[in-house]
Amino acid sequence: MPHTLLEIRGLHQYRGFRHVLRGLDLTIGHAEILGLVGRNGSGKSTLIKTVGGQLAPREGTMLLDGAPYGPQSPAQAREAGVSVIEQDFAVAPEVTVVENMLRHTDLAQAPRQEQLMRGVQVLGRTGFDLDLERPFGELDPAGQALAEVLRVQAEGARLVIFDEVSAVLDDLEISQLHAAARLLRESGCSILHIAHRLEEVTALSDRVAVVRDGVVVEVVDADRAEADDLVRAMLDRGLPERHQAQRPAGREVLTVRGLAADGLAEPVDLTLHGGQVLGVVGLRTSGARDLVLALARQAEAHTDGRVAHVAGRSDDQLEARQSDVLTAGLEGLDEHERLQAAFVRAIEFEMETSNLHAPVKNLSGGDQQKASIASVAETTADVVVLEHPTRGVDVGARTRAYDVVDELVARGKAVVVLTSDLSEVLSMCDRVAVLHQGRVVAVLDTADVDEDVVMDYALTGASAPRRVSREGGRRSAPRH
Ligand SMILES: Nc1ncnc2c1ncn2[C@@H]1O[C@H](COP(=O)(O)OP(=O)(O)OP(=O)(O)O)[C@@H](O)[C@H]1O
Repeated sequence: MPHTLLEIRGLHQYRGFRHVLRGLDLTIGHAEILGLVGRNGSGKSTLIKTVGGQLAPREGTMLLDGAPYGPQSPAQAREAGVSVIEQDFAVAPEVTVVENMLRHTDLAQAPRQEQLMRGVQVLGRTGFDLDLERPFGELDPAGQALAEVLRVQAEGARLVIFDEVSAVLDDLEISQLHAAARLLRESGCSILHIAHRLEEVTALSDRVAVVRDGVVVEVVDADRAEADDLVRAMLDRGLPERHQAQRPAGREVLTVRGLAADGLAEPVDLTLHGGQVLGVVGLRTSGARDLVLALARQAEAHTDGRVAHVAGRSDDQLEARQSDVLTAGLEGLDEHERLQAAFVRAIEFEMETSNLHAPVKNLSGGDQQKASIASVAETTADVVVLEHPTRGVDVGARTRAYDVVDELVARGKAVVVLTSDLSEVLSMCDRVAVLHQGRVVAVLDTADVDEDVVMDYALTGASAPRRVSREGGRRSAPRH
């Protein structure tokens, strides 16, 4: 490992009464990208908040370049050279790229021309294709991530923390983020990269650290890291093998002809069958999400509103009690029975169970997402539409999310899943509709294709010629 930049020894941290970090040790080298993985609730965000100055360290030592480090605020952390790029970025939409870049520097209040001059300098070092005067809200998430990389550069960061930044990006956008991260590393900056998709973490990182129950249990070189070993270290067990039977198409639950929507270049014909899962994939500008929203609206109109649509965590859900969300759809329960049922569900999903009366927002990010998946498990709807159901969910609980989908289709429901995770499409869906530039360019049986074929359609609108194995198609490796 290169010369140490940050050294953490015996770090303890609490959230409320909860003892989350329990003597955590970690070192990050100069110009090193360190991946950090761990199951939901293992303490990753708590660690980031402590290193980034949002939570004052309770016990333990941190040294930055050999000097004692214990920031009492994010501003103090930045002053010492530690900047955080937050999940979902937390930047007001009207703020321009250059204003965002300089918002924590002494040019924050400077005249526009002065800001632009500095902005051009920083931008010039990166070669990013970004308009400095564009409002943040008009950028796609990859552009927003790059704008945030410019900000940490302008702040002169020595250590940048990526807090699940890649979670909202599609595969093409992730490659842009990785290029930006490598550029930061070349300029001497270190990165702590937190993410759940193990192949993405190992592709970018030099080493990968695994957190379990508030301590680092393993650190491995990324090029020697095996997904199965990382999973075992994270969960303290392996993953069950998942065998997906080909599900026969059930009754036609919804047939749409000439479905139009903003974002779709031509009308779409599609049939949703009960007992099957349809995946919808495509790059951000492909119209994939527009199609899914239009399908949800059509389903609403044609099934007497019997549609369950889960689109991430809503504000209402975040404020609701965990026990109510976990038992949504279960009727006729008294208070005690509801709590019991919620407890069982939380255990099934390997969620935190210490205070089911508390609002969902008190859970870790991944546990919040699990709660929203759990909220449709008992739905009486005919059509279930899930947008990015496993975003931020750890590999162990993902299996449970797939089980929920299996149970829904076993009950005859038609499930539509929008996801940017191609291997998940293959392991979860029976058919996949691939969109490219506003058109459905293919509807494929997932049994006949592999990730490369789906990616070809998504990127180019067509499938590149390739050799097909005798068995008639190759499925990708099991999903981690
Ligand atoms: N505001 C809060 N109040 C009470 N407990 C909290 C709060 N935030 C987090 N916790 C608890 O602290 C523990 C660690 O949470 P943390 O957010 O650090 O996990 P994580 O590893 O980042 O999870 P994820 O992968 O889901 O983001 C969890 O058990 C969580 O329920």
